[in-house]
Amino acid sequence: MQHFEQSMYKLILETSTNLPADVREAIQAAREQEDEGTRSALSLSTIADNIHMAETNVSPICQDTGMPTFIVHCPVGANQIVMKKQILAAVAQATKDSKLRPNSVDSLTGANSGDNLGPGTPVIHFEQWEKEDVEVKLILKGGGCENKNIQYSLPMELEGLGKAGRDLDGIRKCVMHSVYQAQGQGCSAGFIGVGIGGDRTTGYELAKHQLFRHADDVNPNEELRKLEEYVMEHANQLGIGTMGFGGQVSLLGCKVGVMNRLPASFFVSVAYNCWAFRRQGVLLDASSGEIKEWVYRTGDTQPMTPSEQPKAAVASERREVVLQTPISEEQIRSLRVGDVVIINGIMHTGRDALHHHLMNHDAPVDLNGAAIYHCGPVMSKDESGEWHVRAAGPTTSIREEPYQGHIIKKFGIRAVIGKGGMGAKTLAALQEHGAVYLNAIGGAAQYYAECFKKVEGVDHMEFGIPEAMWHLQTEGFAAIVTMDSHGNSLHAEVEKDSFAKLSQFKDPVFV
Ligand SMILES: O=C(O)C[C@H](O)C(=O)O
Ligand code: SF4
Repeated sequence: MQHFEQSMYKLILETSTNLPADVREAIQAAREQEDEGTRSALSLSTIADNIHMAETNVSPICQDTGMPTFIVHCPVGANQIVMKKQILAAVAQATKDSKLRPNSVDSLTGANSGDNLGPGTPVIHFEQWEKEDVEVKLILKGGGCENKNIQYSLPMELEGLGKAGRDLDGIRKCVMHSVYQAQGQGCSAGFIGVGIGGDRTTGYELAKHQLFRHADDVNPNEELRKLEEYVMEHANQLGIGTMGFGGQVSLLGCKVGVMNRLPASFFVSVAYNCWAFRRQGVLLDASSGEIKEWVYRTGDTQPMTPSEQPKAAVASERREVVLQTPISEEQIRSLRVGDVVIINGIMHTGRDALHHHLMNHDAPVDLNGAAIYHCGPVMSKDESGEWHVRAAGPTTSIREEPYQGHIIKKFGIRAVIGKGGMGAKTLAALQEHGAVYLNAIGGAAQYYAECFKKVEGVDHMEFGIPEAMWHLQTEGFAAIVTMDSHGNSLHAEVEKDSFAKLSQFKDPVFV
């Protein structure tokens, strides 16, 4: 197995930077379904460009490279202790090479281990099988979509859908609800894996395992096949769309598995994966550890077609406003939901640790008129000590809801950039203090990284690379106004609208 560690490195690299063909096909099909010129169509074009850029740059598709989860099948006699050590070494090396973001954080102190190793990370499952080869599958599932996983315990009452019983129709309701509750926050359109039965732990495990199925396979269980087809058709009528912007496609794939349960329990567990559905696998020669074949068709067999129209042309159908930081209140008040904003000048990153910190401390730089970007980038330092942005898409903004309004007021921030939208408290603060919320396209980490021309500095490195406050010289950063300073929120609208649509699926289907 002298090549095993190197093969694991190749697997990590491929998974993080090159989306497999079946996922690309699903995204391509969504592009064809969305109406031209809409916010969702525009976002899907950026997503397609980003997939292409990640492949070309050999850099992470999304900056959140997730919880590396390895599933290893090996023949009797294979040395699992050595394999584990080499997987850990490959993970640490890939992190050092900026192919994975340092994502392993001490839950109590918040300290980042820096190399993706630590108690519980990465996740490695071993299982023996009767074949002679070794198979290793890897999924890199990010935190934002992980937060949208959900587990139902039947029977129960579901908002909008009424009573969900312990039968196929009750399961149907849970699955429909799971797509609704994710809204755009898990970077829709997503893929869902559903696990029926088990206990709380194995139910989620089964759900996650469904994500390893090929996007185009057919469920051998007739009832589950019908359920999968039903969900694919009807969840796409919820109108959530790409990033929750409203649109025809909210779900790219649905795979359902079943296992036995305890008489007292009936769990339906749903694993929600964003469009940046990074999973790959390799079949290895058990004596050399060399890669014999890839488990999923690789991305290069399905090139992403570039955006048909230059983005500016699409954007010109809606109002496009160029803003230079620091931004004035007058400029902000002129913006409305739906406008496309292009930001130039200095932008500051800030996410969970920084927002928490700023509640009771001063900011290290003047934030008057500033744009703050909810982003935890992948960074690298060159030999001369200069930092470079390697991947930098937005993170889910709603986590900053408890702090954002106060921070806007305290520091005079004018633009908050993130994804998935924010709540009523922030909306009120935008109106009162003259600020705006801009939705960037989640997962488009290469696309945005190109907008950051220079790293001017960094504060709060003690929070770790993703949570530090990076000061970035920015050019041409495009985002959409989804919450303005006049009390309008596209997110509130889409949520209300999709709730009304969800309620239409109340009547029994599988009886
Ligand atoms: O952690 C991140 O950078 C993003 C996260 O995956 C999210 O979707 O919020
Ligand atoms: S930012 Fe979006 S695309 Fe990236 S891991 Fe989070 S949910 Fe997935």
